[in-house]
Amino acid sequence: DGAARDGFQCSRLLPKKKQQRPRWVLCSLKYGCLGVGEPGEAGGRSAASPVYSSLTVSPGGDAAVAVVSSEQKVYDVVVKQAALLKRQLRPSQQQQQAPPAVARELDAPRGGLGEAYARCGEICEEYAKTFYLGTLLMTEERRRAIWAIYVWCRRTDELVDGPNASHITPQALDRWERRLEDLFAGRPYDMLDAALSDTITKFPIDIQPFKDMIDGMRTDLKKARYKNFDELYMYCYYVAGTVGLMSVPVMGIAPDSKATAESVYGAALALGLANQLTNILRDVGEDARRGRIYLPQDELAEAGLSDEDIFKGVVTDKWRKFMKRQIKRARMFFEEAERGVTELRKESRWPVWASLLLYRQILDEIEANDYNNFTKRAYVGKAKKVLALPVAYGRSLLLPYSLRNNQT
Ligand SMILES: CC(C)=CCC/C(C)=C/CC/C(C)=C/CC/C(C)=C/[C@@H]1[C@@H](COP(=O)(O)OP(=O)(O)O)[C@]1(C)CC/C=C(\C)CC/C=C(\C)CCC=C(C)C
Repeated sequence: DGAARDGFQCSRLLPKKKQQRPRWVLCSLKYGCLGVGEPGEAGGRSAASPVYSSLTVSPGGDAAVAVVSSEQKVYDVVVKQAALLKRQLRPSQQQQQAPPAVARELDAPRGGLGEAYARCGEICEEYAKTFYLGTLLMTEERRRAIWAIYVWCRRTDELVDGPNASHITPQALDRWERRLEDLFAGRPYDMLDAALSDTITKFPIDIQPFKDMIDGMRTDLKKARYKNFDELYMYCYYVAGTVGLMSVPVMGIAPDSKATAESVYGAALALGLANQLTNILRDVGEDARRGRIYLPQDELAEAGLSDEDIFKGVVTDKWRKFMKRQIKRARMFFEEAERGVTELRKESRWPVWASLLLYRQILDEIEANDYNNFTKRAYVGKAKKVLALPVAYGRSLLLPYSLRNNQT
């Protein structure tokens, strides 16, 4: 298999020796086109002017059209995912009459699927301790499924970000995609794939977000600049919004929730976007040292900044102002996500709250570092991390937002 030849085994991850239209669409349109100012500010929100009418007065007419199509593309995926969840069906092309041969073998009492999932759990624990801790609250089936998804995402990310990244070609990603299709058809290539192959027989998970993540990695191979927020939005959807969409069918919507599936998926998408935007803001210096700038070029230019300024990495007032705007936008996506978290099943909320609170604190740390994300890595200390866990737990006990004050 070409995947193995290309180093897809991701040796760091394989068995260790030891080691109406929903609100969210309008909302992100608003982030994209209108800037993130307060009502009344230039480029800010105006309670009196709906987003669509604002689109028509947006200075870059073309950009506005582009934003609509980007959002539309993502929105279509969200609607499809939501419909699948509502029907609690697997997509027909994924339905299998009998468990796949490899899965049957793996289901053997010793070794088998149990071991495959356990390996996924170990990897999740090693790379994402907080997520892992949070997943321990979930039912066993859900927890194992999240681990399997995590591992597939991590391996995909490693292709372009890991030690063998410089050898990865578009053809290699094509082979990784064929392998994905195989595992969705019940023909997993290795034990980690087998765990995911089993997971998709248990939850109404669609292949689209997985394919989209691979597409995002393709973009990452050839693109080192993002013209505007629309392009960056699309990239963030591919690499992180997709994770939210993959996770919802496993986490499940609370049985008593009155929210629409679309709105919950919208929130999951928003959390992925918020996390990725935060990740980008934290890693500006590190990315620049690799020749990459994941910041909207038009907004940099508006702030009087150039690529050279990013490479020089000097914190100036212009930079602070630019960063404030970016941080504000990321926080708006977190806010958008918050209400959706309350609509998840009770036992799934804690890890999501934990990840939301912890990741959002990175933004506070960037501010505390006086916006020096060139040479200082914003880091949430252990004490703050530990403190976030009971706070997250407390929030996970709250009533779904849709049940409060008859909100839907
Ligand atoms: C419990 C929980 C949060 C489950 C999700 C677990 C999961 C499947 C994670 C996969 C993460 C992953 C490896 C993605 C690959 C692409 C990538 C690297 C994205 C970046 C993540 C952080 O990466 P990294 O490990 O490099 O970060 P550090 O350097 O260690 O800080 C991302 C920033 C994206 C992560 C995106 C999510 C976790 C999506 C969150 C959304 C949900 C779980 C949906 C929740 C549902 C509602 C309704 C809000």
